Amino acid sequence: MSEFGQGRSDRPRRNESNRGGESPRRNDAGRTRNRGGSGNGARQFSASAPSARNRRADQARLTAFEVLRAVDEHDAYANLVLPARIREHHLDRRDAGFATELTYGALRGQGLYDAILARCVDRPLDQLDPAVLDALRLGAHQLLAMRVPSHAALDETVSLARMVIGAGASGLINAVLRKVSLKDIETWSSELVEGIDDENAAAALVHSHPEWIVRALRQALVAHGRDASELTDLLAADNLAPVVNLVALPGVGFLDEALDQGAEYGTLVADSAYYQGGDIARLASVREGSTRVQDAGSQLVARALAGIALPDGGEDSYWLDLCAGPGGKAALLAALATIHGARLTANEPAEHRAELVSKALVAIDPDTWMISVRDGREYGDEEFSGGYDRVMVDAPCSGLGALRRRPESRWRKTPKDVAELTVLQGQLLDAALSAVRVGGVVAYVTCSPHPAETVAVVDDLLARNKNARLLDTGAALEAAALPGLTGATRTVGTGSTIQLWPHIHRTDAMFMALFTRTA
Ligand SMILES: C[S@@+](CC[C@H](N)C(=O)[O-])C[C@H]1O[C@@H](n2cnc3c(N)ncnc32)[C@H](O)[C@@H]1O
Repeated sequence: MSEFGQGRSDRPRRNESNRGGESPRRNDAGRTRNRGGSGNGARQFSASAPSARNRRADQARLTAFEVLRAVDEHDAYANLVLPARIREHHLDRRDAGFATELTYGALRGQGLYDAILARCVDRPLDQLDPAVLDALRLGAHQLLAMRVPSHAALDETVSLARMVIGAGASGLINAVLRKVSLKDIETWSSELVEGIDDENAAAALVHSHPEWIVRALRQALVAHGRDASELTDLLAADNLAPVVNLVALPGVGFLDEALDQGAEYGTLVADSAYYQGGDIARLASVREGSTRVQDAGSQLVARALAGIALPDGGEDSYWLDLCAGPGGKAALLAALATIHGARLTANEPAEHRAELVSKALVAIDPDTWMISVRDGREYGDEEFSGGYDRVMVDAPCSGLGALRRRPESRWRKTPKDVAELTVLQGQLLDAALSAVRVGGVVAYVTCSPHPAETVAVVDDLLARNKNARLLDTGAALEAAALPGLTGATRTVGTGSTIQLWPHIHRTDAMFMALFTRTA
């Protein structure tokens, strides 16, 4: 399999299904080659005419197709649309897994698949009906990166296209996918990069990322003290499905049910587990909100803020989450605040997201938290000055550290988004430094490693605000983590910042810098 599948995740899968019934063939490197049944490299397809084949489109493939269309036509988020479509089509666990792998893989791999398709179609891809292009991407992903026999990938995609697009389209799709199927993904990749001298451009093509993101990630590795040679691993990690991480809210939830259902204890952070058992809503503890889905990196940064000793050891009663929606970190912070005897204000300016925060906090004693709905920059006003002991600024950011989680997002973002966000990030950080009391702590967090959103924001703050002092964030993170966490800390003066990485820590690429206010 290529890196675009769900199958090669950061944890081994228990029951890898081989939809289509054949055993996958592996090359020396353990990669699956999708060569049909002949063994001589030639591909085999159904002998029957397309019209004689199954007219009922496979429900899992139909589900994936509908999600790709929603992403294209309505700017939908695949991770929100897919579960709804899976329910509508009543897919069982196996089919749901197949639909998920197909949808996410086709979206992540879109850059590479489009480059391959462009060599197999006799006109520019933007002149194709967008629905045809989506069907081709689904076919390409099955042929090149999934453990689906070639004839099944081809026949089923053509049959789907005939049903949802029309007979004319299915003929074209049949012809194009036959050409795609003549080479494996490694051969296609090496042919595509022939003659491309620019390393970033070649990596962008092979690992299916926009080139500007590849450049930004390369710079990010160096800016956070790592080696640029890790870029390939980082890009590959972006193309793998993350394992579901769970957190049992401290003092509220327990992992027992998840562990009974086959989850395994998390290795990075306490009260966490890795769950590969499919539909998470099957767990009552998740439905009632005492156990939640949350990336281990997010858990770690929340725990590091909650756990660090306040520099002056003074009062520790009022905590503020300045950018709380949809409430993942707020839920963990509120649970930890309750244990500390503190209260959390969870602020979110978007009404509908503030409602999500309320729902996220439902399992926690309502006397220990409150919701605020305002622009976080208002916390810089005099009336809030010095009112909080700990403040979380989980800033709106480009999300370049969570690309594996949001498969379509890499194709939607632009460098301009980053430039606009950095202004807001600095303003929110200023407001937080004003809202925290002297001797309190502010956490600046992003789910992006982009230097402009991370180290540059920190440097700018330290340059313009003489009352801000960077703390030893690395030590706080290590204290919050289970033993063994390494490779995240970068020293800056007398303090440090941390950067987690998907290819090293198997988390989202979370950045954190902890500050105190000195005057
Ligand atoms: C990265 S998300 C926060 C994620 C959240 N902490 C969690 O763990 O679930 C950033 C949030 O900041 C909010 N936001 C955007 N502009 C803001 C502003 N001016 N003030 C405060 N929050 C803002 C966004 O609506 C979004 O919900």
